[in-house]
Parts: sequence; C-alpha cells; structure tokens
Amino acid sequence: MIQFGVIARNFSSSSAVQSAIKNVTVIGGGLMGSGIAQVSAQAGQNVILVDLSSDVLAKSQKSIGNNLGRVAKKIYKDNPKEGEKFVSESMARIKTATDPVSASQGADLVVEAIVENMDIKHQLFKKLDAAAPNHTIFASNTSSLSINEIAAAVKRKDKFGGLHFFNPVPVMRLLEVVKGAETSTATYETMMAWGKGVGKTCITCKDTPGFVVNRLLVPYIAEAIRLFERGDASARDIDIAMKLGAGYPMGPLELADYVGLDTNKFILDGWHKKYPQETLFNPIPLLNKLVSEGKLGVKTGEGFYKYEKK
Ligand SMILES: C[C@H](O)CC(=O)SCCNC(=O)CCNC(=O)[C@H](O)C(C)(C)COP(=O)(O)OP(=O)(O)OC[C@H]1O[C@@H](n2cnc3c(N)ncnc32)[C@H](O)[C@@H]1OP(=O)(O)O
Ligand SMILES: NC(=O)c1ccc[n+]([C@@H]2O[C@H](COP(=O)([O-])OP(=O)(O)OC[C@H]3O[C@@H](n4cnc5c(N)ncnc54)[C@H](O)[C@@H]3O)[C@@H](O)[C@H]2O)c1
Repeated sequence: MIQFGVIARNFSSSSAVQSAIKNVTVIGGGLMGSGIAQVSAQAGQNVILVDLSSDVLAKSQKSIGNNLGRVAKKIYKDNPKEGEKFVSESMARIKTATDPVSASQGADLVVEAIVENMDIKHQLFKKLDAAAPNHTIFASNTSSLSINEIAAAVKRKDKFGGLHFFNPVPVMRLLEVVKGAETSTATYETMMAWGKGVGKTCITCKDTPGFVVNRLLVPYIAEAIRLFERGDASARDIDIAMKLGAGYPMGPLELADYVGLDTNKFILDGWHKKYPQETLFNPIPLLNKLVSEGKLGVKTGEGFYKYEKK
C-alpha cells in the first residue's frame, strides 16, 4: 500500500519546482508519457503531450484526469473543493499535439517516451534538434538503450541526458538521471533539480545498459518467464512466491504484464544483440509468442493474465 505521506511528500516538494524548466514537451503519450505529463503538470509545469495518435492522446488525458483525482483524494481528503481545483488546474496545464516539431518550439525540456526502438528515437531527435530552441534540454525515458547512442542523432550532446521514470510514474518515487559522455554539468544539475521538483528521489549512474533498476529487474523477470515456460510452477504461484517470499508488491509475471510484454521483449532483444554471450539476455520463445499474438499485458487486456478492458 502506498502511504498517504509518500504521495503528499512527493506533491509538497513538487509544488516548489525551482529549476530553470517551466515548459515541458513529453513525446509519446502512452503508459509512461502520460504519467510524466501528469507529474510535471501537477508540479506546476506547462506541458505539451505529443503522440502520433489522437486516440491515444484522448485516452491518456482521461487516465491523467482519473489519476489526478486519486492523488487529489489523498492530498485534499479534508478539502474536496481544493482537490477539485488541484485537478482542474493541473489538467489545464496539459495541452496535446500530434506534431512533435511544433510542440517542441517553446520547450525548456523535451522528454521522449516513445517506442523502445533506437532508429525511431533517432529519427525523432534528429527532427527536434533542428527545430527546438538552442537552450532546450533533450532527455530520453528509455528503459535499456544507451543514452550516448541515442544522443548520436543530435548536435546538442551537451544538452542530452537520460530521465528514466518508473511505472506507474505518479506513484513510483524513483527517477534515474543519466549523464551521457558529453552531457554538461549544467544540464545534469538542471535535470536533477527538475526531477526533485516533480517530486522524485533522483539517483544517478553511468550510461550502462538498464542503468540500475532494469539491469537487475529485467533479468529477474526473464528468469521468471523461463521458470513458467519450463512448467516448473504456475504463473500465479511464481507471483505469490515473490510477493510473500521476497516482499515484492507485485510478482514478476504480473509486473511484466504491467510494464508491457513488448517493452520487456524490446529490452531483451537489444541486450541480446549487444551481448550475445550473456545467456540471461537470451530471447524467450514464450515471450516472443505472446508479443507476436499482440498479448502485451495490461495495455491490451491479456498477457500472462487476462484483464478486463478499462
Ligand atoms: C521497465 C521500465 O523501464 C522500468 C519500470 O517501470 S519497472 C516497473 C517498476 N514498477 C513496479 O515495480 C511496480 C510494482 N507495483 C507496485 O508498486 C504496486 O503494485 C502499484 C503501486 C502498481 C499498485 O499498488 P497496489 O497497492 O497494489 O494497488 P492500488 O491500491 O491500485 O494502488 C496503491 C496506491 O497507489 C495509487 N495509484 C496506483 N496507481 C496509480 C496511478 N497510476 N496514478 C496515481 N495513483 C496511483 C492508488 O491510488 C493507491 O493509493 P491509495 O490506496 O492511497 O488510494
Ligand atoms: N512501460 C514501462 O514500464 C516503462 C518504464 C520506464 C521506461 N519505459 C520506456 O518508455 C518508453 C515508452 O514506453 P511505454 O511503456 O510508455 O510505451 P507505450 O507503447 O505505452 O507508449 C509509447 C507511445 O509512443 C507513441 N509513439 C511511437 N512513436 C512515436 C513518434 N515517432 N512520435 C510520437 N509518438 C510516438 C505511440 O503511439 C505510443 O502511444 C520506452 O522507451 C520504454 O522503454 C517504459
């Protein structure tokens, strides 16, 4: 259970965003982008949320509104009127767009949260680099790709870094802030201040595959899928085992569904390509089969488990 204090503390520190960043463009309005837009707006930032699909944007705005309502219920439980004001003011700070270039022209920070694919991230950042103001910082929310390799697509390598949020963004208190080889100290410090300002506890690490959390988490989830694939235990028992035996809030297979089986696959495929000798990163036939069948987990209504459509 997430204690009230945690959410309130996040909010109180987030309401004093003192960094040089006021206007944030979030590109990718899916699971992560919508959460990043939410925490930025509730911290007083002006946000433009961009996606290729206006259907996705409409769905994301709805889920942001619902999630802001959950946050408001906790922070303003004794003052529902204030809670309604908090939600409406936060929502008013979020605009949506389908054109990333025009949406980045007034940005102090662009956070990319599109599909985990290097080529597509390169195409996007190359386009933005030519259009966004010189002072704009670019950051990727990538789970597993190299910040240095993504930054190869832009000239502003001194103003490029990693801002790796965790799902669900409004609840998970960690933010991994990653410096690339050419990220300037000023950019790094601005990203750290902004991360704190939107209510996160920031840690930092080198530009190493999976940074800290995913380097430990993704192989763990992969091993759980292999355990299930071999028939050593049921999905339910594997998840119960890790919740009751290791104190995790979610078991590995329900977490894989929550993160997205496509994202898990993208990460493993990328690491397998880079480190073919590392067996922990080997492709998993069952994971590949589920993804090929469009069973991506919570976001499509079925993965290892079935979910009722929201
Ligand atoms: C792969 C990537 O690169 C990296 C990653 O992101 S790896 C994934 C990291 N994330 C995790 O490991 C998540 C682990 N799971 C959890 O922490 C918890 O199961 C969970 C927070 C998702 C849900 O918590 P749980 O107690 O089971 O359910 P639930 O009651 O729905 O939510 C708990 C609280 O969080 C709040 N909450 C949940 N989701 C929320 C959201 N999206 N927005 C706002 N609030 C939310 C709920 O309001 C609830 O608060 P309340 O009880 O005070 O009302
Ligand atoms: N899912 C997680 O738990 C999680 C956690 C941390 C980081 N990440 C990373 O965040 C990124 C997004 O993951 P997600 O789970 O939100 O994916 P998602 O599939 O939910 O959302 C991605 C969104 O990007 C949009 N998109 C794709 N190409 C685009 C483009 N060129 N321009 C604009 N929009 C585009 C898609 O329409 C989609 O709505 C990935 O790099 C992923 O590795 C994911």
